[in-house]
Amino acid sequence: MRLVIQETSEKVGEFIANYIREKIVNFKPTEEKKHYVLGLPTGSSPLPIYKRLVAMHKEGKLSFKNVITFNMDEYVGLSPEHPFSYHYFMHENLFKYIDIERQNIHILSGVAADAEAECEAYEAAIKRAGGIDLFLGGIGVDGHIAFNEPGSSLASRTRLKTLTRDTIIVNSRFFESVSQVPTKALTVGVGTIMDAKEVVLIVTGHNKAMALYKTVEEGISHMWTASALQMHRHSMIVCDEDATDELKVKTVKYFKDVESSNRL
Ligand SMILES: N[C@@H]1[C@@H](O)[C@H](O)[C@@H](COP(=O)(O)O)O[C@@H]1O
Repeated sequence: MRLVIQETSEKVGEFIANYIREKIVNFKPTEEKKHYVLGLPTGSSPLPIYKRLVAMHKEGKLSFKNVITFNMDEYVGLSPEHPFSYHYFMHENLFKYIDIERQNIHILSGVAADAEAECEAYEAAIKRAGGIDLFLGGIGVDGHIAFNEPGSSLASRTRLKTLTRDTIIVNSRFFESVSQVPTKALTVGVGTIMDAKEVVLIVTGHNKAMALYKTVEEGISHMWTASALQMHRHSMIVCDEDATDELKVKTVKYFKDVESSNRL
């Protein structure tokens, strides 16, 4: 696992946006040949990244023409037009500003009549796209990745999940009241994320410090589902200084040393 520590959340955004741009540009995706397949999260953590990706696109430095995206999750019961749905979030913060083809955007439907069939079709669509090249993710304060709440199987696939009370309360900041937050979501599984060729996790802010500590320094546990990344062959966590508050000084020094020797 690579751990990159940046001073601020803005710098984390800059680092990851540059990283993604480089990946897409070097891949040279073409319509005939192959698309670059990105997994994407919602939440406040990816916002600085999306802002920069949009800016790069506006400056003509990045095209999404041959990029396919799969979002991590969606609330059950919210239609794509609902202002608190993840469909709406993605459209408002990224998709409406870039040149991605409508048919290349994939987001689970929170209003599917048959949730199980919706999840199975999502897994099949990922397979058809050739798998995910880079899955970008955020993390919950309880260490969840996508909506894989504590206790989720680390081998899980896309499915319906009941949200914990903690997640409902934390996510209520995007709604008008706690009672408006849906209690269920459709989410890719930990196994779905682990199948990606590469996983990049954004961890910013002091409120994520315990989750980062559990993910990096403690053992793999279904109670902190992001810790499964310890078993991934190509995972990178990019965090800010605030998020390192619970890490050992020795751990922080080590990963900083590794990064500075990488730059030599
Ligand atoms: N399902 C999402 C996760 O994918 C996200 O990582 C997490 C953290 O969100 P934020 O970045 O706003 O802290 O929130 C939600 O629960």
